[in-house]
Amino acid sequence: MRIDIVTIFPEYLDPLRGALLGRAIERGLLNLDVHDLRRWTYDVHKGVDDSPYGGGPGMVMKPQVWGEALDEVCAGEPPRLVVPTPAGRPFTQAMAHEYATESRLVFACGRYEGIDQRVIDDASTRMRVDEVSIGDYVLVGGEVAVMVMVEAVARLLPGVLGNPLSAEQDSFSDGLLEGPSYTRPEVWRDRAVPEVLRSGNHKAIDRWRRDQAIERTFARRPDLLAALPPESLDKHDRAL
Ligand SMILES: Oc1ccccc1-c1ccno1
Repeated sequence: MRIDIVTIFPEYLDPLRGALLGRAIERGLLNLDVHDLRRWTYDVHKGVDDSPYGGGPGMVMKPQVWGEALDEVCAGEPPRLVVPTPAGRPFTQAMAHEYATESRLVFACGRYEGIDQRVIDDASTRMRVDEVSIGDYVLVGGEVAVMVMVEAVARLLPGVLGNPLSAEQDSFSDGLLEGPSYTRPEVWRDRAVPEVLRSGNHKAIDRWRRDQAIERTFARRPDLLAALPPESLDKHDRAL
């Protein structure tokens, strides 16, 4: 997979080249290019924003600069363009899986009050464009949101995670939150690991883990339970 990121703060994305993703890049599982948007500015001040039509606070990123940048970065095989914005569609694990099947992703990091809408409208005539939010809060810019999405997608690429089962047993993989996890020691500050996990009875362990996942999801994310297909909960699940 090839990922391109356009930003006015390229150094913000440096952490993506460390640890797990850095190894994926070294192993050729992922190509990552970060581009400084100011490369496509055309005035002495390298301006990237201007005041909003209609008035209001803040500044809007200029369409000319973004248009030139995306023309060049998105050239060749049309990528899927992802534009992080608080006004976007919620980013989910299902979208991470969908993005992980793409051969090219381009992320446009907006700042200020966002990118002139005509940039998205123009790009949509040539490629699939998603305006995506990572949560119901406001950040200063899209760089953090891009790091979240790139990590969520890259870890799903074949060979990136040491154990592929980890991705298969993620929270949300079965529509539920993951239950609690434990490791040694068996007792810590007078708190013992649940006995079933030490029993060696894998049928009982699987049942206990599913019960914990359903109870946690019911308590913290009832919306996920409501979205489950009815057939995915058995009689025991419903009795919880
Ligand atoms: O708050 C933002 C500002 C710029 C770009 C993206 C965001 C955002 C907030 C939540 N998800 O994305």
